[in-house]
Amino acid sequence: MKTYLVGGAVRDALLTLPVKDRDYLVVGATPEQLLSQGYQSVGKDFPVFLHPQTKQEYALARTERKQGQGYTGFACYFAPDVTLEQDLMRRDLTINAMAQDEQSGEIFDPYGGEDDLQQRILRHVSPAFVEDPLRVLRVARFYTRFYPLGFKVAAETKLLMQQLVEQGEMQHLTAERVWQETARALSEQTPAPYFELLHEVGALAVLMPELDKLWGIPNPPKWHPEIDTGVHCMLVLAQSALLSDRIDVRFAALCHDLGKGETPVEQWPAHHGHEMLGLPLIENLCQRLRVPNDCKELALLASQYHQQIHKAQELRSVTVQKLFDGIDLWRRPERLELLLTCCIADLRGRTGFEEALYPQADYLRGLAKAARGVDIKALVAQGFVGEAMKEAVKKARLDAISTTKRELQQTAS
Ligand SMILES: Nc1ccn([C@@H]2O[C@H](COP(=O)(O)OP(=O)(O)OP(=O)(O)O)[C@@H](O)[C@H]2O)c(=O)n1
Ligand SMILES: [Mg+2]
Repeated sequence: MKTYLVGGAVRDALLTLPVKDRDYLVVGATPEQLLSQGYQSVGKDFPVFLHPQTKQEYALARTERKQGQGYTGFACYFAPDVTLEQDLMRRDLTINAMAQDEQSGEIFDPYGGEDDLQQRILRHVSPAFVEDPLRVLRVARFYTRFYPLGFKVAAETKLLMQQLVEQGEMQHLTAERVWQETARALSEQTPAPYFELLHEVGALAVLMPELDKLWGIPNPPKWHPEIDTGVHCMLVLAQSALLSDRIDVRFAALCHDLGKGETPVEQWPAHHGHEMLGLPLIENLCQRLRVPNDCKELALLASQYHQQIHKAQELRSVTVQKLFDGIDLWRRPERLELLLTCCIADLRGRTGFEEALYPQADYLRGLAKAARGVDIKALVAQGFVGEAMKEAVKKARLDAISTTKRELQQTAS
């Protein structure tokens, strides 16, 4: 029996990146042998074991054959006669199909993974790539993760991704897997290439048609020199990632303009009312992919309010108050900052606007601070109760907004 370090740990070490999780491979052993040596069986679908001391994961070498459609149609073959080469062959990318002998440290690289690492290429290992549709998303995720290092996807690998899409395999992925990969991609340093590649190979049209549709829809060149709405959304996502690590902010930035897909063609390049038109699309997308609530809620607010926030200084005091009510500033004060971040990303996600300032942010922060500063205890002390109290709070907040608005506009002029 021999054990090897495989997959991401070997890849990341060769890239001199920090190694997070380590996957091991066991060749020439049976499950009984491992159990008798104190390994613990943990695999549900595949023979995977925990090392008795280190508790790291050790998988038995295996081959896989796909039998039906979808993610469950696998037949898994494992036996002591499955070789290292055979196990590495069933893996997704050459850079993930290298193994390092645990004892000698020697690297086994039968499919040219180290070459591809050096040339910065994501390339499938073998035609067995198409046996797992999740790999379309994995390749996009690795592309987005290694994008800052200059990685590209091999043309022949893109063809296989397209083939999986055309065969209808994307429909068989569960919502959980799709969101899991998407959330991981959203948390990478540069998340946009994930969506760009999925768009290019046709997978986005299946998984997120609301987003995919935006490519080819124009915006007014005066505000959007990049013109194309899909391109704009990718730029906004990229800018949001420069401003925040949070997935909810990045997801909201990604979805803020979905409503533009609903504009009647005769109205292009204007998009009147896209803020509200986006809401049911976001609801649908989030329900379909089981997107967590924090992401969904922020995306809905970003869609609904981004145009108003852009025009902050022109808004009347009552409208500002409605905006604050709408985002529930009173109980969720942190939301204003998150939405402002989305709006800054929206502005900067336009060609030539990458460094643009956003005075709307400080302006609204000032009004929010004043409105939240209303002394509720003082109103209680004045004897207000029930509806009258509600009205009094509302009026006091409106007064605070109006007063601060005048002050801020005087200092600005
Ligand atoms: N659908 C999949 C999932 C995994 N693998 C193989 O299993 C290894 C381990 O999978 P995983 O831990 O998901 O990926 P890593 O490459 O280790 O990357 P990460 O840094 O994200 O863990 C991969 O390298 C790849 O060889 C595969 O071929 N196809
Ligand atoms: Mg791993």
